[in-house]
Amino acid sequence: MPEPILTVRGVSKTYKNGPTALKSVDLTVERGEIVALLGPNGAGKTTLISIICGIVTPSSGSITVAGHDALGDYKAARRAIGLVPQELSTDQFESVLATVTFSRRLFGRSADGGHVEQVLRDLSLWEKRHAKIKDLSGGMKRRVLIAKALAHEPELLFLDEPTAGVDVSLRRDMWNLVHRLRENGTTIILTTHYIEEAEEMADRVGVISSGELLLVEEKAALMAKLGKRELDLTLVEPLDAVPDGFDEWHLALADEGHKLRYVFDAKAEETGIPALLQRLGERNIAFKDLETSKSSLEDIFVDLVGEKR
Ligand SMILES: Nc1ncnc2c1ncn2[C@@H]1O[C@H](COP(=O)(O)OP(=O)(O)OP(=O)(O)O)[C@@H](O)[C@H]1O
Repeated sequence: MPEPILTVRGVSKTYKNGPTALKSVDLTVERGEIVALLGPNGAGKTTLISIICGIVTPSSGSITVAGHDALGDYKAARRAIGLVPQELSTDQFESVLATVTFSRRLFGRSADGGHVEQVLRDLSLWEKRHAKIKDLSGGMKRRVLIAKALAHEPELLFLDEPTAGVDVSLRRDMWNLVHRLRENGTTIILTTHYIEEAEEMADRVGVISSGELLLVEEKAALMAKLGKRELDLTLVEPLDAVPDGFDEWHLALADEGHKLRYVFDAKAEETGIPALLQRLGERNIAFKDLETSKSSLEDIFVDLVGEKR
């Protein structure tokens, strides 16, 4: 088996005078994978990426990137990595071409104008190559960040919330680019708040919450878990308890007995809803309204956290 591109073992981080942002994270990523790290604000996603990229020092743990010890030999590890951060940190007075070429040289790569040109063309930046960064629109600046990260042909690319606040055309270009990079064998790790984004892009999805990597699973398996929906039936007469005869649906009461709630798998062939409605009719339990909703991201996290405990 080829060596994984990334191995993270027992990585924890407590910021000085701050919170414990990561709690003993283990993660192995194989070459050529696309992994999405899904988690709410403040979960620790950026901290984890920053540690792998050598920007933040972990409190404990070890990391290997492309065979290099990322803490001991961070320069070699960093050469294998491209990072697209959330925010622009680049010389505003330089031209696009100079900025991207400089990024490539910074990692000891030969000038190779051909590669830089390809990256700029892929990101629709070639026409703007002589423009100064400060004169670009926000979307164009994001493109420059991506071009910079790709300039030295990294094996492992990190995209930190790549589509937050990004317009449709950049989002589309970005996904096309990600697909092309993966065809060339680049490994990609992205962070996101959006389940849809993880679903669209990733081979595997890791869920991170309060500094813990709760699970890392194949996308299909996780999406099956996340495909839960709720059916809420607003009753004509409130109930004190879930009546007998409904065990198979695992119903719950909500809204002080005014609602019966059924959680079902939206992707299953049979949801069980017709049979449930029929049983309610047989038992003369009348309802005046019915609505379904997707479990929110928060519900899902609560669910996952609950399962682990
Ligand atoms: N430099 C820092 N000093 C102190 N605390 C920090 C620092 N950076 C992050 N934190 C804290 O560590 C926790 C994890 O933050 P992190 O930015 O890694 O989360 P995140 O999952 O990337 O969130 P977001 O989606 O909002 O970017 C948060 O509680 C945050 O406030």
